[in-house]
Amino acid sequence: MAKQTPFFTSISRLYPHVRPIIPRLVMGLLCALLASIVALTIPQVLRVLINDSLQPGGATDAVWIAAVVILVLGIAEAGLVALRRQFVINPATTVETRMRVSLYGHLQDLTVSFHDRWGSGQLLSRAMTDLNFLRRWMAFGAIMLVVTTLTVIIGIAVMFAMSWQLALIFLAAAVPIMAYSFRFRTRFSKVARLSQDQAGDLATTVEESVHGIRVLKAFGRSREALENFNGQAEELRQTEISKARHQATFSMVVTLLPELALGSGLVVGVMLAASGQLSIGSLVAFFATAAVVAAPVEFSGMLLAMALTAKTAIDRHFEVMDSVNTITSPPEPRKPTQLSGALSFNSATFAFEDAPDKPILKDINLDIRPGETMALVGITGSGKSALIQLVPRLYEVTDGSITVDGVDLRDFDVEELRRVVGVAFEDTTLFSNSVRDNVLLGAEERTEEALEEALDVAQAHFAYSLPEGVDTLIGEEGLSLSGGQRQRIALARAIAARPRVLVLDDPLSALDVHTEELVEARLREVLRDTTTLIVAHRPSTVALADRVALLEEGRIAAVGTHTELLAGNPHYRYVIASLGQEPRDLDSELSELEQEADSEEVNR
Ligand SMILES: Nc1ncnc2c1ncn2[C@@H]1O[C@H](COP(=O)(O)OP(=O)(O)OP(=O)(O)O)[C@@H](O)[C@H]1O
Repeated sequence: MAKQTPFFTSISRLYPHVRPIIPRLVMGLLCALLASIVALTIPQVLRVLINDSLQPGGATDAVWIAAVVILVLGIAEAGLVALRRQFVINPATTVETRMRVSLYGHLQDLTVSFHDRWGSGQLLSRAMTDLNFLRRWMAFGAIMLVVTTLTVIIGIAVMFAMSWQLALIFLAAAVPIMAYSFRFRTRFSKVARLSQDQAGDLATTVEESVHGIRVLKAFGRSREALENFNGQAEELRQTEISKARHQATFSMVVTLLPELALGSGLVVGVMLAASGQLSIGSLVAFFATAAVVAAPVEFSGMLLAMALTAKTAIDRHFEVMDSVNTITSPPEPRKPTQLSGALSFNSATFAFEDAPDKPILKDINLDIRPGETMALVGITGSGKSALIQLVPRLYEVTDGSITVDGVDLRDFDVEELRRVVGVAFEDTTLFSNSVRDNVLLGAEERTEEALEEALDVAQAHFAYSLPEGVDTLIGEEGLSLSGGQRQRIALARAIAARPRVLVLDDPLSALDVHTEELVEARLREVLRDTTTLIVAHRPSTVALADRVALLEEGRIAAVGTHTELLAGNPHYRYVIASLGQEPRDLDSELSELEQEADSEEVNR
C-alpha cells in the first residue's frame, strides 16, 4: 500500500501546473459564488414580499415587482453557472494535456530498470483515467467544494442574522456531520486508492492478453485468461461497491441531519412567530435559506469523494514523476578526441535493481578493438543480454566501468552516446509508422540512399513489395510482418544510424538459413569499420566474428578466436555444441570436436 500524504500536501503539488490558469479558475469560482449568493438572495425577496405585501392593506403591486426580481435573479443564476463552465473547461483540459505530456516525457526519460518494475496498465491508467478524473475535478469538483463551503458559511451567517435560535439548531446538526466527514475521509481514501490500483492491474491484464492473444489461443488458455480477468474484475467491483457504500452512508448522514434540523426548526420557528419574536416573512425566508444551504450539504458527500479520488490521482501521478532517472548526462560531458570505436570493459560488474546483492555480471574485463567484431557466447541466462545493454547505458554498471575510446560511458552526453552506439535486439519492437520512419528512426541523414543501403544490408528488399512500398504502415496498427521480416527491419534501423559501435543481441535468430547467409555476407562488409559486439546463438553468427568472448555465470571465461577456443576450452565446445543448429562453415570443426571428445573418453 502506498504511503498516505496529507490532503493539502498532495493538492499543493498541482500548483505549478495550475498556476497559469489560476485567473480563469478564480473567475470560474467567482461566477459559482455569485450564483450561490443570487440563490441566497431569492429568500430575502420573499421575506420582503411577505412582510410588506401580504399584510392587510399591503401593496399588491409589490407581488409583480417581486416576481420580476425573482425571475431576473433566476436567469442571472443560470447565466452565472453557464459562465463558470466557460471559464474553467478550456484551462482544465489544458492542464490535463500538459500533465499527460509531461508524464509521457518523464516515462521516456526513466530508466529501463524503472520500466522493468512497473506494469504497463498501471502507467496507462495514470496517463488516462487518473488525469481525466483530475480534469473533471478541477473544472467542477474543486470549485463546487469551495463554493459549497462558502455558501454554507454565508448561509449560516444570514440565518443567524434572521434568527439566532433557529440558526443554532442548524449549527448543532453540522457538528456530527463534520465529525463523520473525518471518518469518511480516512475510510474512503483507502478504498479510492485500492480501486485506482486495481483498475491499473486490470489494464495490465488486458494489455498482456491482447499482446499474447496468439499464445493464449494456441495453448487453449483463453478460458483461464477469462477466469483470471473475471476474478480481477470482481475484486474491482467489490472495491467499487465498498466505495459506493461509504459514499451512500455519508450522503444519508448529510441528508438526514439537515432534515431533522429542519423539522425541529419548524416547531421552534412557529412558536417564535406565534410569540411575535419572529415575523412570518423572516420565518419563510429562514426556511427558504435553509433549503438553499441544505442542497449543497447533501451534495458534499459526492464532492468530498471526488476530492479524495482526485488526491489519490495526484499521488499516483507523482509517484511516477518523482521517480528519478539515474542514467543522465554529466554537467560537462566529454567526447573522445578521435572516435575510432575502441570498446573496453574494465572490471565491470552489474546487478539488477531488484537483486542488488546478486550480480549478474562480475568483474568483466574485455577489450574490443576499433572495427573488430566480437561474438558473445554463453549458455542461456549467463548474462549476455544484460552485458549488451550496458553499452548504450540502458542499464548502468554497478561497479567498474565501460569506456569508448578511453572515455567512460558515464562521461558522455547520453544522447551522443546513443548516436555512437547502435543496437538491435532479438525481440524487435517496431512502431506504428512507415517502414521508412522505422528504419530511419536513429539516422542522422534521413536520405533515400541511407534507407536503401540499410534495407539492402539487412536483406529487407521485401519492403519495396509491400502495398505502399517503404511508406507502408507497419507495427501494431499497421501491416503484420513475419518474425524474420521484423528482425531485418530492426537490423536495418541499427545500420541506418551508422553507429561507431554496434551491439546486436542475436539479431538474425528468426531468419532462414539462406537469408541469414545473405545478410551475413553484406554485414561483414559493413562491419569492417564498425566495432561490433554480437550475441550469438548460432554457430553461423559466431563465424561473423573476429574473436569470441565466452561468458560463464556472469564472468568472461575465455577470449580468443573461434578456432582457439574450440581447441582449448571444453565449456566453449559444450556451448557451441548446444547452440542447436549445425553450423554450415563450422561442420568440420564440430566433427573434430566430437572425435576429440571421443578420444578423451577412451583415454580416461
Ligand atoms: N529485469 C530483470 N530483473 C532481474 N533479473 C533479470 C532481469 N532480466 C534478466 N534477469 C536475469 O538475469 C540473468 C541473465 O539474463 P540475460 O537475459 O542477460 O541472459 P542471456 O545470457 O542473454 O540469456 P538468453 O541466452 O536466454 O537470452 C537471468 O538469470 C535472468 O533471469
